[in-house]
Amino acid sequence: MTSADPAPRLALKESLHLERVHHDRCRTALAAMVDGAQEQVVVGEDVSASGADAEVLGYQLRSQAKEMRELPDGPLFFGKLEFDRGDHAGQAYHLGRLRITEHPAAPPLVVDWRAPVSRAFYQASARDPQGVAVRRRFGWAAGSKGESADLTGLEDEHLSKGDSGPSAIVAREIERPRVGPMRDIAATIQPEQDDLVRGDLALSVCVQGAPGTGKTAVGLHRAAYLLYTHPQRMRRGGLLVLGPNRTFLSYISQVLPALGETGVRQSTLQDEIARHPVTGTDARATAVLKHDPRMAEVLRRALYARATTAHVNSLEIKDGSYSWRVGAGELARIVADVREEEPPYGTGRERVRSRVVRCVQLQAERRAGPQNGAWVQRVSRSRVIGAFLDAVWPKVRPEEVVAELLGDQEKLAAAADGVLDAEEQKHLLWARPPRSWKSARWSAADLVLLDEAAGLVEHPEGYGHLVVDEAQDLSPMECRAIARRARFGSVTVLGDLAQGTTPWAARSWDTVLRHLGKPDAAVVPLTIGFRVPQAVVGLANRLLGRLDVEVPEGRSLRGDGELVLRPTPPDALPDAVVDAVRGSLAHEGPSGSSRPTRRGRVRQASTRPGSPRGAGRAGCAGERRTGRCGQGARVRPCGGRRACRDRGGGGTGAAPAVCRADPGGVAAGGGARAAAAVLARWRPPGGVWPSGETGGGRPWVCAVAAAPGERGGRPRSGQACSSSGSNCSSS
Ligand SMILES: Nc1ncnc2c1ncn2[C@@H]1O[C@H](COP(=O)(O)OP(=O)(O)OP(=O)(O)O)[C@@H](O)[C@H]1O
Repeated sequence: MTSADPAPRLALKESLHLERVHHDRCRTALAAMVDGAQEQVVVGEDVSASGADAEVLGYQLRSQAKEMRELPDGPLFFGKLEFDRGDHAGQAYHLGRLRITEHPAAPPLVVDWRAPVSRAFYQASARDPQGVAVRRRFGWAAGSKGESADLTGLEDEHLSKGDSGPSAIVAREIERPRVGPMRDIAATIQPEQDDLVRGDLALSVCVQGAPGTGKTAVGLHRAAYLLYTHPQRMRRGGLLVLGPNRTFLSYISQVLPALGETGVRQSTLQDEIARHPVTGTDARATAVLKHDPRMAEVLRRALYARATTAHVNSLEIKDGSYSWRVGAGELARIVADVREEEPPYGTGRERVRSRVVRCVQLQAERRAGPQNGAWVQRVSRSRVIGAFLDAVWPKVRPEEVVAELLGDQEKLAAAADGVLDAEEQKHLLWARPPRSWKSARWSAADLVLLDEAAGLVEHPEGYGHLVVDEAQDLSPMECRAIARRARFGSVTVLGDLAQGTTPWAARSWDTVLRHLGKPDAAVVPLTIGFRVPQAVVGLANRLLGRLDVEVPEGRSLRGDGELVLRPTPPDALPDAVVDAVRGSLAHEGPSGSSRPTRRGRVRQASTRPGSPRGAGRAGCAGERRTGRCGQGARVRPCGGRRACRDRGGGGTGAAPAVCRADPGGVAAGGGARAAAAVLARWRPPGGVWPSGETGGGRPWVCAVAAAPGERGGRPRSGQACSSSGSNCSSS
């Protein structure tokens, strides 16, 4: 709200003053809430209806007090709604990340952004004001040391008068250089994002989003929304956020706490299924096979081959002066029936036991009258029945099943008959089988098999809701591992089919959703990018044609950035990369490069005297953010594109990273897919992405650079800093 006319300026000054006063009042109220939460812990410790109650209450109060104490400093509200129609006519509400009140019964000074009334802030428009007369957004400047944030501006849209336009405050937030870990977007959630965030808990949804369209942000805000809206069910069922790797998790780790939600489990699938440390490796073809969904059937057969009626003899159970007999035919029928019912293997064993006991009980009751629970217990645990179960339905560990399959050609042949061909079976077999599963060296892919086997024996504990990020990279077997944990819950699946990097990357969401056990989940596109400049999105869109996936094109809200492609002969690739990195150092912001071949040569070239130096290790991320990890550090490939997702990069003076687009991770279609994925990852300010071969086999290097602009100012236009060529023409 700026104007040369003194009257509006005075009105603005007055409004700012009143809002600052309100903010001070909120601060005081929040301080009292923090003290109150702490006090409740003390009082709660004296409340002792029962030991267990006191413990639960104590835990809840302590957690609440801790959450309150740890709330990040910052503006306490970011928006305001004044209603002139509908249920809230005549009311005004400030909106923030946390509900603030001076007294539990008093109207709140700030309403939580997740409350139903807040929805209009994100959804109302001049065409559909939803009862809102004025939507106000606040602009804040970070407070200097020890001081709280300063209110510097406000922006009003008079929706009921048809006045609604692009918001400068929102635009500034979107174009802000990304520095440090990911931040929440509660103040600027867009309507299509809000629809996803506030989706029904019972509904699973799959978000197909172009690069930087806020998929991760949406997933995390949805998690926060569900925790707020269904606290009991979420506490009972649990909520799990799954990310692709720990670097990524640390990048997103601040978002939920900033929204007042601590204690949410954020993990990787690898960590969730890690029954053993990974000490073995697989050849690529073997790993691919182990991630193939046919392995589920092979494992199922291998496990159930143990449940057999081949050697069933009749049973005789002594019971005091009585002796009960169950015939072989009856026993075989029981085992066959239970097998047909397909319960988890462990449950199946108990089901067989209880049906045999039931047979005995019927006989006993015919002869000796009703039998009590103690009698049933005693017969159930009798040695004879135990020995029978060990013969027809033996206890088994998942490790035994997998080790037997990978170590015993005959057993594998029996289980894989008609499912895997002879060549595939050969790929699976261990070259030197261990003496026992206890000394097996498990590979990462073996852990997926172990989890499948464990899930066949016993269903794992599930979650009420799972947020699954980068889902396009999941294999069918990994999807099954997630499905087992989401049997009674819902999922939010986030990804981009055009950004797949694993050999088993998905090409259709239908397949992923089927393996996740949620075939009916809606697939919703997000196409407006907030991070990747339009120049890069444009190139990624052009590369889409080379991928065998159907996804909508993206478009970016960021106009900064520039892209230049220059031909580079294969031999000159390492030097071109070095030049690109060198060029990028002339600009502010982090850089990255990607090339699928000859890592050693590039490393050599990049680290020789006089070459630009930098760091791409995840461990260096913090330094890069603060710009301390600049010239002088080594250029270090960081082993895997996804591990390179240092999305926090972007401050001034940061150094380049050399990241590798793993050629092994590129499925058919090759370089184009990798290039699209890598480019899609690119985030301003500044970047260099030389890459390898296109699908057509011609080498090329492409480079992009964008300058971050002054802090808080308009982004400067970017500069190209390297060469590229091939079938990608200059944009
Ligand atoms: N509504 C929004 N307002 C402001 N910033 C936003 C908004 N939505 C997303 N962003 C920002 O855009 C950037 C990209 O978001 P995010 O990482 O969630 O996208 P993504 O689609 O998951 O990216 P990728 O394609 O790399 O997986 C982040 O810095 C995020 O904070």
